[in-house]
Amino acid sequence: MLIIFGASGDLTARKLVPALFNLYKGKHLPENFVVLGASRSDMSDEVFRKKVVQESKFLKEKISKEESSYIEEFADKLYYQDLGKEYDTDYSMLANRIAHLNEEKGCEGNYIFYLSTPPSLYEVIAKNLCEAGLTKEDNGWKRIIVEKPFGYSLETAKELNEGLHKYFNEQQVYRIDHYLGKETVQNLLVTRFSNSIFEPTWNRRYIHHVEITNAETVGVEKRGGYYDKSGALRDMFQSHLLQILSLIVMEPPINASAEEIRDEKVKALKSLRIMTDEKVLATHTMKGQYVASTINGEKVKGYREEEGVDPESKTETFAAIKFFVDNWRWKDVPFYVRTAKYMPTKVTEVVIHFKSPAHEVFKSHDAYQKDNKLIIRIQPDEGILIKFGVKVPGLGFNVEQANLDFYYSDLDSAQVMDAYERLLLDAMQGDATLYARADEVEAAWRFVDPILKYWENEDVPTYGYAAGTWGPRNSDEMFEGHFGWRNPGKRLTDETGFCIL
Ligand SMILES: NC(=O)C1=CN([C@@H]2O[C@H](COP(=O)(O)OP(=O)(O)OC[C@H]3O[C@@H](n4cnc5c(N)ncnc54)[C@H](OP(=O)(O)O)[C@@H]3O)[C@@H](O)[C@H]2O)C=CC1
Ligand SMILES: O=C1O[C@H](COP(=O)(O)O)[C@@H](O)[C@H](O)[C@H]1O
Repeated sequence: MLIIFGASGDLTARKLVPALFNLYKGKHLPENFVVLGASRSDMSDEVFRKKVVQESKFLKEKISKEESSYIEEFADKLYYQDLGKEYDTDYSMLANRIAHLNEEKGCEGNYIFYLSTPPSLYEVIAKNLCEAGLTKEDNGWKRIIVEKPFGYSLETAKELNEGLHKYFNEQQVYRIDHYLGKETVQNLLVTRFSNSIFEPTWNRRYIHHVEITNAETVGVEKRGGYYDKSGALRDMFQSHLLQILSLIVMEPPINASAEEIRDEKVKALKSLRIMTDEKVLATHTMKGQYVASTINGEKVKGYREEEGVDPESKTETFAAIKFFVDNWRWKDVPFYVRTAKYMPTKVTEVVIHFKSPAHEVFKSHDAYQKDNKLIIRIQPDEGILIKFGVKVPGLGFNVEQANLDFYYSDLDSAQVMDAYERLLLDAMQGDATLYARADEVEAAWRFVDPILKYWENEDVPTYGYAAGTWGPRNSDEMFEGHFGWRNPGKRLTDETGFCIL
C-alpha cells in the first residue's frame, strides 16, 4: 500500500498520480495495490479520485475509450483519509483505515509512506506513524519516501536525518531526487562503466574541463513564496546538479548494488574542494536574477514582480559555480556548473571538454570549436553527442567539427519512463540505488553551505539578466582561457536527418 501525506497538494496530482497510473497501465503494480491519500483537507474517496484525475494530465489530453476505462479502474484503487486539523495528531484513525483496507483488499502489510508535505512535517509524521504502530516490520516491510528539499543547510539536513532515524533505519529511508529517475542520468553510469573507450580518457590527462548546464525557459511560476526562501543554489544545485556531478566524478563501483554505487558517490562528493576563501568565492561563484523583458513579443515579469517574491529580493534565479575536485583523477580540472530560470532554451547537459592534441598538425578555422567534446544531453532530446574533427573537403588539411550523435528517440523501442514512475517502482522493489543516502545529502550540503553563507553578504553582487537570455553578460568571465559557457541552440534537423547544434 502507498500512503501519500500531503495528498491534496500539487505534487500528488501533477506527478505522483500520473506516474502511478502509467505503472498501473504498464501492469507493474500488483492486483491488490492500494493508494491511500492523507492530509488535512476534508474529502471523500470519491472527491479525492475526481480531484486528482482532473488535476493530473489524464483529462487534458485526448484519450481513447480504452484509456478512459483504464482510468476508471485505476481511480478505484485510490482512497482518502483526512487526518483532522493537524499532521501532529493521533494516527489511530489512519491505522484503522489501513487495517480495514488491508482486510478488504487482501493486502500484505508492505507500506510505503510518501511524504509530500512541507519538510517541516517530516519528523512529526514519522513520529506519529511510529506511535500508531505503523512502522513495525513484523507483518511486512515499511519504507518512507521524502521529497526535496532535504534540509536548508548542512545543520538542518543533519537534524532531519537524525529526526527520521529515530523512527526509521537508513535502509527504510528513500530521499527522492527526481533527476536520478531520468533515463539519461542513469545512462551516465552505463556510458562510463560499460564502455572501455571512455574510461582511459576520463581523467585529468585528457579532460580540459567539465561543464554542466541546467537551463529552464520558465520563471518561478506559482512557487514564488517557496523559491524566494530557497534560490537556485538550494533548489537545483545542492540536489539535482550535485547528484549528476557525483556520477561524472565517481570511481567505478565494484558492483551495481545500491550501497556500492552510493559509497562511490559519497566519496566523490567528499572530494569537492570546499571554498572558504572570500577571494575564491568572489571569482568562482556568480549569482543572477532575471529582470523583466519581452520574449517572442510577449512581456515577461521580472523576478521581483512575481507573486510571493519580496520586491527587493536578492535571491538568485541564476547560479554559476566553478570548482575543483581534490583527488587523483581530477586534480586541477575545473568544473563549471550553472543553473537558471528563464533562459532561451530548456536544456540540461553535461559537456566533457577534452584537451587539444599535444601537438597540433592540422589547423582549425575556429580555435574554440576544434577540441573534442562529449555531450551527455539529459533533457530534452536525450542522448549522447560526440564532437570530433574531420577534414574540410577540398584542398589542404583544414579541420572542422562533425557530430557523432545518439538520440534515445532514434531507438525503435525507446520508451523513456518518467522519473517518478521509475523511482516509485524502485522503492516498491526495495532498490534504493537511485535515491540519495543520508551521507550523500550531507556531503552535498557541506560543499554548498559556505557559498550560501558568502552570498548572504550584502556586498556580493546579484547580476540582472533579461528573462529569455543566457544569464548575466559577464558570466563567461569565470572561465579560464578562451572558453565560455556552451549555449546550445535547438536541435535543427534537415530533411536528411542531419543535426546541427
Ligand atoms: N510541486 C512540485 O513540482 C514539487 C514539489 N516538491 C516537494 O514536494 C512536497 C509537496 O509539494 P507540493 O505538493 O507542491 O506542495 P503543496 O503546497 O501543494 O502542499 C502539499 C500538501 O501539504 C499540506 N500543507 C501545505 N502547507 C502546509 C502547512 N503549512 N502545514 C501543514 N500542511 C501543509 C497541504 O495539504 P492539507 O492542507 O490538505 O493538509 C497540501 O495539499 C514539498 O516538499 C515540495 O518541496 C519537490 C519537487 C517538485
Ligand atoms: O526540483 C525542481 O525541478 C524543477 C525542474 O525539473 P525538470 O525535471 O523539469 O528539469 C524546477 O523547475 C524546480 O524549480 C525544482 O524545484
